[in-house]
Amino acid sequence: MPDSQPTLKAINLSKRYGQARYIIQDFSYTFPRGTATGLSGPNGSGKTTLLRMLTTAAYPTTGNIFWGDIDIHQQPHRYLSATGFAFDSTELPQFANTDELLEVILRARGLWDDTESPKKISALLELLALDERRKTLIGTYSSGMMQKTLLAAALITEPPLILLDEPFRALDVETRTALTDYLNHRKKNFGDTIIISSHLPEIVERLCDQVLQFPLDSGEAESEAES
Ligand SMILES: Nc1ncnc2c1ncn2[C@@H]1O[C@H](COP(=O)(O)OP(=O)(O)OP(=O)(O)O)[C@@H](O)[C@H]1O
Repeated sequence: MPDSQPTLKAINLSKRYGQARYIIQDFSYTFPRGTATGLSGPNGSGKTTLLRMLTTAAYPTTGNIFWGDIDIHQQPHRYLSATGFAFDSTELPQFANTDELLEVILRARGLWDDTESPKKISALLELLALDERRKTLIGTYSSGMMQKTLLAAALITEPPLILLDEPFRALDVETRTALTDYLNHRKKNFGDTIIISSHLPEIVERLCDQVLQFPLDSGEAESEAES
């Protein structure tokens, strides 16, 4: 497993929206590299809020998140170039197809290769069972196909940090299994750090090495990280 990837750390993280109660309070945690961390807990307990802070879409009320020595909210571009994330709420371009979208992402990151990239796109779309519809406009996709496209967009750059909010919800059983196997392969062989919220216990069990139970208990999370 490569040892060169930075580690993601939350330090004394707290979050409240406006003057409402704290959803996350004084949370410190080191996400171990080469593992998947599950975020589990009831609706409204703060899983998406933590993920949104980890993607820099939301700011902590207090505290910091570090990727190696980078404070992610201070240097979001450097951090986000190493990150792949898929959230239900992400808007996809309606008048492009998946092939075009993935090519744009690879080109924008400076990762396009005329020979290798089309093969990489084909392999990922085959894994997600989206190959047949790759030339069809995204605006005509079903919700499951949209979900697959979001996942493909998150994973095509093979990022060392993968953040997924309920990625399995709209997927059929075969694709859930293929995606779980793929993520297990990434973390074991490439040392990827994966953080994933899911209400599906069987997925959490097959994929996650540790689970953060929401609402978060800051003291417990800290001692778990240190053990
Ligand atoms: N932008 C916002 N403004 C105000 N309150 C918010 C905002 N986003 C989330 N909240 C509140 O923060 C709390 C945590 O929400 P969050 O979406 O993080 O929960 P969750 O654990 O991901 O829930 P679910 O399992 O339903 O996806 C909820 O009470 C929610 O209403």
